[in-house]
Amino acid sequence: MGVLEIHNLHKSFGGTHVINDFSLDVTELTLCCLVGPNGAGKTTTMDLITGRQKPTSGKIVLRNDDITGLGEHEIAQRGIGRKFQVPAVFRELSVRQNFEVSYSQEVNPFRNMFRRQPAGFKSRLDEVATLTGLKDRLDVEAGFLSHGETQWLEIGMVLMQNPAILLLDEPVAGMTESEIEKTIVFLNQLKKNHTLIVVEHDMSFVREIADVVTVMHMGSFLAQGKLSEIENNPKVREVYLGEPEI
Ligand SMILES: Nc1ncnc2c1ncn2[C@@H]1O[C@H](COP(=O)(O)OP(=O)(O)OP(=O)(O)O)[C@@H](O)[C@H]1O
Repeated sequence: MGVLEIHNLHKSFGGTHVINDFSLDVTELTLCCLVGPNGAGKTTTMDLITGRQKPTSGKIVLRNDDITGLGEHEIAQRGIGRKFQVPAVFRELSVRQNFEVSYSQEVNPFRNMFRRQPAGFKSRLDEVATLTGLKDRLDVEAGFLSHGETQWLEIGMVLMQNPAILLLDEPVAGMTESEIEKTIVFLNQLKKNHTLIVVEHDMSFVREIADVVTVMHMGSFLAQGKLSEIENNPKVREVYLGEPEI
């Protein structure tokens, strides 16, 4: 039984079926990469898991808890955190203040700044700042961070809430080679304590991080396995036909 179970998920917009009977079991403390050609339905699946979109039918279960159709905020509170491709940090606040805002879930960052630090904040901050490699950058304004550091900050902000599952949309898009290398180390570290689902196109990155790869095609489940199995799967090769390699 997985920490997250998706059963026979369907989503249609108007008359168009975008997600078609998609099922998936995500095992605790694994990193699952969700791949597939453009338009396969990866982002929509992430939207359905996090409550950004409501499924037309099907069921989503988080640790025996049916979360199907709940609102985005409620699903986040139950332990599913998401980092989007475009960073959404408070650029005028320091790295530390950004972490603080996400820890307390106070929506007004300025109200937060004048309150006493919530219990447990310091140890969580220490843990997350070390994990994200931002320990020496805590007093820097977020607007001055590099692109890679900004992405790590945002992942760290989601981690401050200690989610059971962390969803990442193309986490290394736009990063330099050395930033990608650091992210590989960081994610491999992270999966010791967290379950992750990562939407990713870059197969060389997938190779370095994935425990399991799930391939979607036209809104449906196509294949699942280790990357080496996926790469040799004839059905997968067929949908990626025209691309030199997956
Ligand atoms: N709000 C919407 N209304 C209508 N169609 C939509 C909507 N959102 C997504 N789609 C369609 O659903 C299909 C799946 O889109 P989705 O963005 O989930 O794919 P994806 O696998 O994430 O693609 P990419 O890799 O290009 O980001 C596409 O054909 C897209 O045009």
